[in-house]
Amino acid sequence: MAHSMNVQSSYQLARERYAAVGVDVDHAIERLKKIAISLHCWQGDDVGGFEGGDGELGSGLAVTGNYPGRARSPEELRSDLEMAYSLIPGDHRLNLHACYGEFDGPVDRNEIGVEHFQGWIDWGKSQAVSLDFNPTFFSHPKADDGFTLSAADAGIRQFWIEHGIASRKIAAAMGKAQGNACVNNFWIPDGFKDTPASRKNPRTRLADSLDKIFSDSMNPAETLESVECKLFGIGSESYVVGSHEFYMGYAISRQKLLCLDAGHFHPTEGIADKISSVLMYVPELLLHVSRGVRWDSDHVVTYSDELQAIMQEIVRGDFLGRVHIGLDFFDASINRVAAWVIGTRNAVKAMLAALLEPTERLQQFELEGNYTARLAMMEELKSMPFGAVWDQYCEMTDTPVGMDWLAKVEQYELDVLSKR
Ligand SMILES: C[C@H](O)[C@H](O)[C@@H](O)C(=O)CO
Ligand SMILES: [Mn+2]
Repeated sequence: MAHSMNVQSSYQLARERYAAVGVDVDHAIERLKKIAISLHCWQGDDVGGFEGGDGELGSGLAVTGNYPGRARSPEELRSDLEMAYSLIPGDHRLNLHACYGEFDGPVDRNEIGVEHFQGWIDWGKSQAVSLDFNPTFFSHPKADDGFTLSAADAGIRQFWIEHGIASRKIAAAMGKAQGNACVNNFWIPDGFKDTPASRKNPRTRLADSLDKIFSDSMNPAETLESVECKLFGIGSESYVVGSHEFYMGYAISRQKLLCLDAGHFHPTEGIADKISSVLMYVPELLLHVSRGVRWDSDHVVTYSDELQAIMQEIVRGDFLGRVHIGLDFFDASINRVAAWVIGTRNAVKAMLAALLEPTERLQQFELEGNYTARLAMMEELKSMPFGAVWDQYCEMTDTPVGMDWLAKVEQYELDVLSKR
């Protein structure tokens, strides 16, 4: 009770402070409530999936750590997700990979259908969690040579084209069932460890395969399709077929969504500055909010300058209706449910901070050429009582304030995760 009274009184003081700089805190909170972050299913089980194979991760991806409690079945993953959602303020989405389907026996990737995801669709409905989707072009014998949609072998290409087409149908069914578009994101690992003799040929084949996959148009109210670039992966250090320039051109020319993953560029290159540029030419964007440490290491998202810059760019550019925010990290060295909670709470928190900026006032200073006032205000904003608004948001959405969520995860670890 005392806790709650402190939250309330701090919030009232914070409201006044923000009002004094022209910010309507209640309005910011109303906007925040409508922003759904897509939690990635693969944090819960180290990108293993439920296809029943050896679950070995390849294709330039790597998860480190062996913290106990990895989800081993759809039921366990759903239970862990429900725990995570209960500790994150707001209503959020789930980003599902094709390898997380529910299969009675061996079903190859080109044979997957909506029936394998009905359990997820039903669960999403029961939890009011909308789904996003991804075809899985990795951890499969037909990807072991490092190439899928751009493979020189026509048979391999055809197999993966069929997988891409199957994934579109599943994504559309998900979107139809949930009444809002399911974002279907295409990432492929294709690339060379060493210097290619032809950089052109695989890219020509990739464009052709993608065109075959996307040859039918889909209802955008049901599914939106995005393509994700990458700079390099383990084993594809010298050349990645789906580079930034490749997919930027592809997305613009085919009017697809571009996916910008924060870990897929040079280590000091951020994605925040790319948002307003890319949105000049593509209809919408998907973000994979991640944190690279020295490389695309997919660390849990922290409340970093880069994270704040991403959210600021979305708000300052008035892009909330055109940017889909997904997360992409996998850390097996800490409690996996806590990883989701920490990363997602940070993403929501950074969005709240961005919504608490007096954007119009800052942009007016800029128009007037008053860069002194612009800088002065940006700096003062950094020490505004933002934490009090965040605490109030947690309380009003029935989620734990401050560190209180951790005790719940620790209890869940004791009761559930440690018994796996
Ligand atoms: C598992 C995901 O599809 C994957 O992380 C992809 O989005 C990616 O970022 C690969 O590096
Ligand atoms: Mn990604």
